[in-house]
Amino acid sequence: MEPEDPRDDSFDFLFKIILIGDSNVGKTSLVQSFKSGLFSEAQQNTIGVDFTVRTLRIDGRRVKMQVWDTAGQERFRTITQSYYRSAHGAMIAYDISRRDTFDSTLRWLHELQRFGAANVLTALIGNKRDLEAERQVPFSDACKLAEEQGMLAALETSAREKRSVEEAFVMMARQLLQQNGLSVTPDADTHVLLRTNSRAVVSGPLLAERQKQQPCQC
Ligand SMILES: Nc1nc2c(ncn2[C@@H]2O[C@H](COP(=O)(O)OP(=O)(O)OP(=O)(O)O)[C@@H](O)[C@H]2O)c(=O)[nH]1
Repeated sequence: MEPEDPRDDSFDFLFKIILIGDSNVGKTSLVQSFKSGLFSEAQQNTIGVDFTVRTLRIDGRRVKMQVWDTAGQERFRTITQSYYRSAHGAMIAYDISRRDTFDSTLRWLHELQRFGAANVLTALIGNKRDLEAERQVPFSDACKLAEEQGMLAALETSAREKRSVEEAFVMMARQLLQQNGLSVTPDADTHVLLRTNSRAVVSGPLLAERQKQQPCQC
């Protein structure tokens, strides 16, 4: 991936990505990490929906990522659902140290299928990977679910340690570019994904090529 110019507001592609999942799994923290690299231990709960933008440069194309961070709390459900329709991609997040948040992901996916576009791209994100000692969700469970549900990938992140956050968004952007008929060259940064706790489960040409180079560790 090439460096981005923060002063440049023009873009070639605009992708809308929505983050959904239970409250306190770290959705806002992931977005903040992606946007500014910052992390707060005392992150406030999201009220309704927040909106962030960052433009990536991928293979010379300016890809504007419009990220919608939704509230996980039940009382905001009606508001957040109204944002599903326009999303090109969705990250369904859970906390690897809280099994109940993983168990909810299927319900989030069903909601997305009900209110979102038919071809919305989905990825399963297990956040708080730094809490390994408190892990309640084996990565293999996430791989299985992602595979069964036809998601792009299952991957584990840590917003606190800035691990795999950038890669998660870049992976979505690259796949969306591919879905728009654009060829995307393999990216050295994104290869890291398949060496850490991440697994591509869709067999696009690029992903198949990557899997040959970096076998899945599930
Ligand atoms: N250890 C650890 N804590 C994290 C991580 N990401 C977020 N947190 C913490 O988890 C708590 C909840 O984070 P948020 O980002 O507000 O969670 P959310 O999913 O946006 O919550 P809602 O806005 O209520 O939907 C905060 O105290 C964060 O500091 C992480 O990667 N590791």
